[in-house]
Amino acid sequence: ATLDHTTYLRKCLGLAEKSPPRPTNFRVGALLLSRSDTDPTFSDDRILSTGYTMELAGNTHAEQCCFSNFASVHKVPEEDVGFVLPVEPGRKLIMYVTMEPCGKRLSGNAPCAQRIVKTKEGGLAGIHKVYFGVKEPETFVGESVGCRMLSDAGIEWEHVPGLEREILQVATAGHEDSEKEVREALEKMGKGAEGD
Ligand SMILES: Nc1nc(=O)c(N)c(NC[C@H](O)[C@H](O)[C@H](O)COP(=O)(O)O)[nH]1
Ligand SMILES: [Zn+2]
Repeated sequence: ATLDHTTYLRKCLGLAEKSPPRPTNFRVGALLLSRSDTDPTFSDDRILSTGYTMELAGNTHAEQCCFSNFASVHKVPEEDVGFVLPVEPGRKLIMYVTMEPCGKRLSGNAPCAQRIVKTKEGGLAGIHKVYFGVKEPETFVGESVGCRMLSDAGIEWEHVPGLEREILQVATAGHEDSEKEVREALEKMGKGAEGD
């Protein structure tokens, strides 16, 4: 089977399905890997960590848990994850997340885009690029700013189309009117009822 961006986003969707449904956040799955610069088939990818919303204690996000899981294996606190991420010539750190990393959280906790940017602190290579399956709907924080925060820090990002409906259905499963929210988010993307 060929490995592509959608393969990895489906893996993240499987992670997101493990997240306990809540009305106050989205169920998201995240994956961190190291990829060779000269490997178009992704056959030499090394998966470094995964995470999903609320996997770890407290009000935790998928990307936060992904970093936290990697940090704990290397015996450092999550905020120091940048210092233990592998830096290897000819390889880049890539993240896949079902939803655009958040740029603002109603709880006030550090948003995921900020945590991703932080991996470049102190001149470290950090995360090179983030692939996600859907932009964050406006449900909680209105127009999403995660992507702009990544761009401002020189981190590339890319929306991989095709799984929007499934990702949104999983993300909003704990919400009051998930179907309505999914329909509205898809319409906003111009993927009306007929689009998939
Ligand atoms: N990228 C991302 N990964 C997640 O795991 C998750 N739950 C969100 N959700 C974004 C949404 O904007 C926030 O969940 C709300 O703003 C509420 O904020 P808290 O989650 O309580 O901090 N976004
Ligand atoms: Zn987040």
